[in-house]
Amino acid sequence: MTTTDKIHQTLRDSAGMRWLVLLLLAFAMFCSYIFMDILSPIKDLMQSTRGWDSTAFGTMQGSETFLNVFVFFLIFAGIILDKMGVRFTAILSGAVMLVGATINWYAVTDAFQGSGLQTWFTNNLNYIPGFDELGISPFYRGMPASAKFAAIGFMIFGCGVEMAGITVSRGIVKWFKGREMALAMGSEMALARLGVATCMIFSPVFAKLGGVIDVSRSVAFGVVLLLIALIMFIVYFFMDKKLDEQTGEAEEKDDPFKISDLGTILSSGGFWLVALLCVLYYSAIFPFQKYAVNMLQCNLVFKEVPTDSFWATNTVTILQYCIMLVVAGASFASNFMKKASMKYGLLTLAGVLLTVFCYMGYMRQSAETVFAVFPLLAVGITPILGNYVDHKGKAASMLMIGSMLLVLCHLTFAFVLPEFRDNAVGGVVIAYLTILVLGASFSLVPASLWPSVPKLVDAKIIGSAYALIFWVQNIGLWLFPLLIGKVLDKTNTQLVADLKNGVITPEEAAVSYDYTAPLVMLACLGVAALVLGFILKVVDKKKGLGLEEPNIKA
Ligand SMILES: NCCCC[C@H](NC(=O)[C@@H](N)CCCCN)C(=O)O
Repeated sequence: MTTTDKIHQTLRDSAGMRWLVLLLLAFAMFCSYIFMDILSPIKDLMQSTRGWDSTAFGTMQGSETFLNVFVFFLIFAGIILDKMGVRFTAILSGAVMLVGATINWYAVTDAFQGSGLQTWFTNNLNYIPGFDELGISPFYRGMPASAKFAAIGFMIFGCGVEMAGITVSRGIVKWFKGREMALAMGSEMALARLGVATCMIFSPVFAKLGGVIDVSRSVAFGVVLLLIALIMFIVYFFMDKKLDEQTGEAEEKDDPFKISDLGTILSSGGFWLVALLCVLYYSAIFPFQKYAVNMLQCNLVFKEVPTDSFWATNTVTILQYCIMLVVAGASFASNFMKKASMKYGLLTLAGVLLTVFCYMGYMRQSAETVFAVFPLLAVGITPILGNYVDHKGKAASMLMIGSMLLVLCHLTFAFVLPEFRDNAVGGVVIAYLTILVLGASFSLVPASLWPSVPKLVDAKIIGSAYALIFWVQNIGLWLFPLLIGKVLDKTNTQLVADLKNGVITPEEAAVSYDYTAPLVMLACLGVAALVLGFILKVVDKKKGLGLEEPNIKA
């Protein structure tokens, strides 16, 4: 048997095996994105059943990035990935996520209430010297003990989930480089967006199951999913091991990673352009996502909706979720259709479903259902755009177009939407169109950014490169939610004073903020990302980085 015959027989060469590997990795990420936001839709229940006010809730949620950013865990994760390889790190990250999530779950159970652990946490861990002075401590005096313990769990989970993120990216590069790499990454991200939509819908369902409120049930649901994620990583372990046996290319042994390799990454101009573009772009998206529903509530007038029964409240949302599943399936399938007519048929179907989706949201008339359209487009078009990058290239141009759309959307939210405050139909239409365009931008940038990294650095240091990009990005994801809150308070001084003096109720204040200044700040991030995208395109042309080239060369 010749060497060529041998190469043709590896697992990687079988499309079925390759896509099975992707399914394992992407499903693990789907589960982890569900856990990441598991408490977000039940903030009100955390307040009523566990006494977490907004500060306690926000501090606990923010703890996710703490170890990654301030204790540099992400950098260590990258080094572990490059030294130990994908399969070891995949299992490690799965186990770390599971440990963190289990601690998080125990903190919100009834068993924690009244335990010795609760007494200890009530009296201790009120601040961390140094971090407290800088205002970045994940604990504070008076924080409910359950929130403090949950924050410890969430910090550990945060290490695991970001480690899993870089590992999955490197795993996809290993199995798909030179093939459908961007389509694979796009499909993985589409499934992750579906994970966010899943937890938004199902977390409240589990918390209220059988008419008895128990928030720990939602978290337990997330923990079970993370156990499944770990099993997925274990199956991946054996497939990856088999591949290395077939190719004889144990990447971490043949050419071992050295710490000095980090210098190679840090001295690459292309790498820095992508890392900075990533932090600027994602800081204008993920932190905005936390405030978007409230921004819509402040700019649009919604009818009161009945909340007396589960079905009255959730039917539309569940139908929207089903449509999202169909759109995801149609989008993914369209990439493998050979006949153009079939492709157009599927796209038409997706268009019709999209219209129904928007109409249902409009009928339901709530800020949450209007914003629900945001992940839909990302779910639908990220794989299609990934496929485009694989076959036609143009990643740098897509980064620029995505950033341009981001600026347009934030400026529309800031200056056009408020003009339609008294026009119920016009306002909702503008909101939908803008969110759809923002969703398209959120597909264009991720679908082109992540598959570009392997073109900038050597395969052996790709884990550390992704880790460094994630680390820079995490600084923005930690900073900007805080900044948006601060800018909101500083530019709504009258509202803050009226609330303090009891002139208006907290409920009235919550939907009366003027979001212009924070939105302009986010638009500025988009402008900076656009400039970097332009510079990247010029550098790419000069140095021949290959960012505009397709991944699959015929
Ligand atoms: N294979 C691509 C991986 C990157 C996907 C990217 N995720 C991130 O950048 C995470 N570091 C941030 C997770 C958000 C935390 N709340 C994405 O587009 O989701």
